[in-house]
Amino acid sequence: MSIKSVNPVNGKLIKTYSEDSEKVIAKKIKLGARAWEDWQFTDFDLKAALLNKTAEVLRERKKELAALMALEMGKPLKSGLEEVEKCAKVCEYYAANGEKFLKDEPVETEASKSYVCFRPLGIVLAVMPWNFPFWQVFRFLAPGLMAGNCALLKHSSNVTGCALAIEEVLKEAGFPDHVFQTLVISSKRVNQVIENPLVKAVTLTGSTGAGIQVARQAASLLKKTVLELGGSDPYLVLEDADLEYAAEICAQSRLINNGQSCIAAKRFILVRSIEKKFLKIFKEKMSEKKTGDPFAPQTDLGPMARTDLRDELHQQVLDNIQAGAKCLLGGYIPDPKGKHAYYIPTILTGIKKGMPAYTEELFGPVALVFSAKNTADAIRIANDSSFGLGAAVFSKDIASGEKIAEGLLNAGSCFVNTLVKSDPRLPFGGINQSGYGRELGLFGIREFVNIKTVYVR
Ligand SMILES: O=CCCCC(=O)O
Repeated sequence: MSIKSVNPVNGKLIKTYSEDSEKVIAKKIKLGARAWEDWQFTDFDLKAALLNKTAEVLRERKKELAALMALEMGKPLKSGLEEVEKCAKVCEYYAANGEKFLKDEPVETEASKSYVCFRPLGIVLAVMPWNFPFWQVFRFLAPGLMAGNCALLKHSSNVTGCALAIEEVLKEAGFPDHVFQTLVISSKRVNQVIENPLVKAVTLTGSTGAGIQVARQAASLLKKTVLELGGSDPYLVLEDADLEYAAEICAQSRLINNGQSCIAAKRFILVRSIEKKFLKIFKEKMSEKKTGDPFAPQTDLGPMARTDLRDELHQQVLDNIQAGAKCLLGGYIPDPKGKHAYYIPTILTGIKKGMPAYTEELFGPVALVFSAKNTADAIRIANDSSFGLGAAVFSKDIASGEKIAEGLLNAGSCFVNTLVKSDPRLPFGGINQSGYGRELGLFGIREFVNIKTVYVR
């Protein structure tokens, strides 16, 4: 079997990779387990130095890595450069804080000494998506390695070049052989990796369907999982919001990575009294972004990552129009006979219960607009979802915005007057169909460790 990497700008084949055989997979797992025998005892200073060196290598190679993303999944160069920088930052963050986060915690008991320590688990399999080909990996990898785990990466097939580049970066930074390895395999072979007894845990970022499949198998083997899945983040624009600002942030968030982000704003819940005014500005902001060649410096939006994903999105748009939604902007494929994966930023208004978009995630540059009678109704609509990744509320009354974010919105990350974003210092993850477990911050590094009690009589 071979794995193909295809340029979404023109449909041209970039490279074909041959898939790792069963034997190669088993060998890589064995080598990872062998590497872990030493890696688990490697002291924090050395691990930190290696992560700091990784940050250096990432920065040195950032242009080449951003170009690889542009080629394989259409991310504009300037966004790719930002992504590589964020990876460097997360490496530095855990280099600086990992030891402190995993320091022994004494607990007073009747023992002469009792404490909690945090020991690594072994090999963790990371199943990662194509949308942030470097960041999604480093978000798990920096804390994972600092905690003393080894990692195997099963990346999305369309970004195999990026996956192999990550392996090279770590090698160049001086990580011991096999502490991190890329598996060149299709999704069908993931179960073979999970069932290997040397693989102790799995982290997956991807769709809810993929998460359920992996979690089901891992659970049957009692292996720990962290799942960062889909989302349909609501952005609530209340009566007293600064509309110009809110519209700017809403458009920015909807179009992050050409709309292909789990935490992009997807549902815009507008209090009726400001709806018309907000939509006028929002439409302008959504139209302003420049779509084009991902290699051109002025491009804000490249193509979507694959034509099948673009076609699926377009079908969702058509289905919702058919169900009664109004198309305020876009809603079509430019040059539909071409071999590209471009899609025009789109706004659908009048989304109501019963329409597909009321419940589905739209993973691309399509904004869904909901009308709410008042603040309470906006909160009700926001929470009427199976997802629970992020949410944002816009209001000039910051105290009330905070109250809504903290107590009333059901999601893993709730932001006031700004867009939902991940930050190495803050835990990141969802509830309900958006997954479980946390990445980043203190909570992230403690997911894949044995929280061990030591008791000395
Ligand atoms: O699809 C998920 C995107 C997450 C991006 C982030 O961690 O900022």
